[in-house]
Amino acid sequence: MVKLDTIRWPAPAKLNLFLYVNGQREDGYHELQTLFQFIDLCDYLTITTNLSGKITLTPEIKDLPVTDNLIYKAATMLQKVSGQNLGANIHIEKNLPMGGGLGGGSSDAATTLIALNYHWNLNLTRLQLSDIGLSLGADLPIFIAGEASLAEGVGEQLTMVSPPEHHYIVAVPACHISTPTVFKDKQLIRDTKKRSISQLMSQIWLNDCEPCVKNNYPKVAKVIDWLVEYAPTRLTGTGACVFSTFATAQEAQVVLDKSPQWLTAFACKGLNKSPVNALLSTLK
Ligand SMILES: C[C@@](CO)(OP(=O)(O)O)[C@H](O)COP(=O)(O)OP(=O)(O)OC[C@H]1O[C@@H](n2ccc(N)nc2=O)[C@H](O)[C@@H]1O
Ligand SMILES: Nc1ncnc2c1ncn2[C@@H]1O[C@H](COP(=O)(O)OP(=O)(O)O)[C@@H](O)[C@H]1O
Repeated sequence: MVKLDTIRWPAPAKLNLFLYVNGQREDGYHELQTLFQFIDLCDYLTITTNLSGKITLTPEIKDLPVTDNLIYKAATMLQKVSGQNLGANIHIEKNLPMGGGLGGGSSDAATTLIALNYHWNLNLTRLQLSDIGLSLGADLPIFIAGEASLAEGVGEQLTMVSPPEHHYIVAVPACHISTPTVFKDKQLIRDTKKRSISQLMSQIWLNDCEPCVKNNYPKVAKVIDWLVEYAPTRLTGTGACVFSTFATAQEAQVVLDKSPQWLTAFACKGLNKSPVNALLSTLK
């Protein structure tokens, strides 16, 4: 039965706790080994089914036309694939910085697919939703699976893992870094040897994109150089956001309280299960 109730769905950010580039394929894409964990900072999508067949998305996000928004794209894609004529009114609370390597766009799209599968009572499996959404972003399958995972290949091979759920400071440098630009950079480390999961989990964690991003973006270097005095600090994804790791919320707060005015940062906690899963389990 179609669900007509209104539900507020979370769309969490992710961190890449490590990211290694193992080589480049003939099609130009890079082979990766990267560890994804969610954090408790989320966008929220409030969704109600409508019977008109229209997808509405409010409020408009600056410099992002509705039809380019991954939420709109995911909803129309699911409508087409499922062949039914229900619509949805979607209200977005955008809390995640855009284009910073926190995966907000992919997470919003993943939450849209999971939520509309519920609202429209489509009964599609997570795997089917992943296949539908993959063209919207390489990180979509992780958000749809909803479990902290090691991603390999170009990001499509997932293995569930349980890294410690540390506390973090996530800092947002005032610059935008495009993912293709980082992968095109001649300086990018792209020959790290592939390792087994147990080796990866037990050895020091690094991000192969960090040295060239630090060289090319002084604002990122400045943020890392300030935070690393207090705690281990790394780039997430291809940047620009960076995160520092702490054992407790109090330790993170002490450093956040010291942070200079030029640093935009927030404290958060790592989550091995997406909050979307927790919400879904209360609905069934
Ligand atoms: C590498 C990650 C790790 O989380 O970086 P972030 O975007 O999160 O920073 C993501 O998987 C990125 O995902 P996404 O941003 O969706 O990338 P895509 O649109 O698929 O790819 C953008 C471009 O980056 C390059 N690219 C991307 C992924 C990959 N494994 N190898 C590549 O060479 C390709 O040139 C591609 O055209
Ligand atoms: N709902 C959305 N939220 C964020 N970005 C979106 C969304 N829909 C489309 N985009 C586009 O995707 C780009 C990447 O966004 P985002 O996922 O936040 O960054 P990243 O891939 O670096 O983690 C944005 O610059 C924006 O143009």
